[in-house]
Amino acid sequence: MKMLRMADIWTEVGSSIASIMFLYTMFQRYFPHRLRVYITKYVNRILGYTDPYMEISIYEFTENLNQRNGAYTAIQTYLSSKSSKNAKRLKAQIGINNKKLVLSMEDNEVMTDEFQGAKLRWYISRTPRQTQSSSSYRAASDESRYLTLKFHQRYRDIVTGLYLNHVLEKGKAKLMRNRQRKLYTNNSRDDFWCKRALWSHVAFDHPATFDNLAMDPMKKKEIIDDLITFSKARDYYARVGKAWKRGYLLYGPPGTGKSTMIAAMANFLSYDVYDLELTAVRSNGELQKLLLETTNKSIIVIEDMDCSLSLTGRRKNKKDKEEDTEEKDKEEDQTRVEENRSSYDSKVTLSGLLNFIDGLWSSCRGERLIVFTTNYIEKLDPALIRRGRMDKHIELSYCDFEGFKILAKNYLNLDSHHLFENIRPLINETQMTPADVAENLMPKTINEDDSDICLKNLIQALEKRKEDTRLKNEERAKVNKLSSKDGEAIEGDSLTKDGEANEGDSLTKDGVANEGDSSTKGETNQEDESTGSNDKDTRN
Ligand SMILES: Nc1ncnc2c1ncn2[C@@H]1O[C@H](COP(=O)(O)OP(=O)(O)OP(=O)(O)O)[C@@H](O)[C@H]1O
Repeated sequence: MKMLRMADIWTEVGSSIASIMFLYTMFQRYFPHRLRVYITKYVNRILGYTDPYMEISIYEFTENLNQRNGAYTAIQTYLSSKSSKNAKRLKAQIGINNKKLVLSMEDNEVMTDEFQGAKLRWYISRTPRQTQSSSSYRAASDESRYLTLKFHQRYRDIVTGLYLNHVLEKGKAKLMRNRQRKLYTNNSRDDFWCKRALWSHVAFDHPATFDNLAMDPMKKKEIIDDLITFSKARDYYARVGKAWKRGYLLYGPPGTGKSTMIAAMANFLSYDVYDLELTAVRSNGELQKLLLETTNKSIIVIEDMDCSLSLTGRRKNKKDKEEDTEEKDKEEDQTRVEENRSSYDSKVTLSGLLNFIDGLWSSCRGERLIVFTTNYIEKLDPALIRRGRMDKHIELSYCDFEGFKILAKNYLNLDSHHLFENIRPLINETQMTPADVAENLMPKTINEDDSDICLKNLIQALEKRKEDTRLKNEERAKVNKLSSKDGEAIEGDSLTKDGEANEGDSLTKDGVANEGDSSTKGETNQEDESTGSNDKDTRN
């Protein structure tokens, strides 16, 4: 009996559903469009009195321009992180940066969320796409998706006032983190006149992170904290009326990790990098255009500032001018006029660069870092690097034992080793750059993965460096002694015998310490600096 009654019920339900479907199809097919809209409106209104739930829809494409709706993309990104935990039917596709699979909600799937006590449900559905009549606008697919947010109307204020903004912000931040970041370089002058884009770019995939950067851990932490504070300080900068920017000056000998640190900063903040080659920029005007084309969340890098243009040379001319004779003065003035003329016609000037740092950015929204690097901080004009322009000065220096441990971990995956104790004193008293240490830690043959051999290679290199430095210092001390003796002799001679005095002079020039001759000393220092770390080692 019971079974028979159940069967009757199912038959009734089945035929009712079939009737409803039939009526709905008739309604869709034979009722005029205007009448359908009219009826739907009133049915919804009647349901609205009885149904306490509200809905908000977010469409994949905007109504007018058929463009992708940014809000949809951001919200979908937010939901994809939630849905992988709580939706049952998911779809997987490769992410934007082609690195890993991204899970998201399958069509017609429901996902729940909670915000400040409000219970929320999200649906994803498809709808026929409204395309414009022109065929050129017609999309490949005639369907598009839309998201529906359903919630009780008592949460209306929370959802419209807070929740939707929260979802948008979170989604945008995730999109920013997951996007394929780019490394931009400015095109050369010729390209510029060929009307090519001002910047060309490639995917930025540098592996450097703060974890694998060899430097003093305290200094590293300070930099990380500074970056975090900067990246979260939008409201602060807005309140005090300052452009949201920060300048870093990285200085130190070649191979101490200045470029590596920039890559680590970009990876840490998920920023793009604009590598600005100043020598390829024709004028201050072009510099402005380049900078206005940069996007927010980016690092603008000017490497080797000391070699860029005549930003430093002009100051030196002025100083020299005061000390030189009148005739020399005239000559230099002439050179300077010529230099300046060419600078102002076709080169970036110091004032142009300062204007860019101080002025232009105030009108750019969004955060930007500017990073200058130099091997010789003393060569830069103080105006360029004063605090406020370059807010943080970071010195990158030779490798110490702490730095070595990080490199040993990077290159040999070693946390400790009995040879570390031999390396500790050697590395602390020898001036070797992290680049050189890294080079010595690299296996020399493809099959050589024995960390003992690599560490012994490093010990050998450190011992050799130590010995070279000792010999150089001894030699230098000898030359100093000799030249001071010669100097005394020359002083006595020069009053009477010009020829001998000149001989003495040339001997001194061939040597190192030309204490009496300021111009020759200048040359010698320049030479020392250009020969790189070995010579620096000796000086220190
Ligand atoms: N502090 C460091 N930590 C880890 N690796 C480093 C460090 N410094 C240098 N290296 C290694 O040495 C290589 C060269 O370093 P990098 O180009 O960053 O030095 P730099 O100071 O920018 O040199 P330059 O002034 O010549 O441009 C890097 O590819 C990296 O592998």
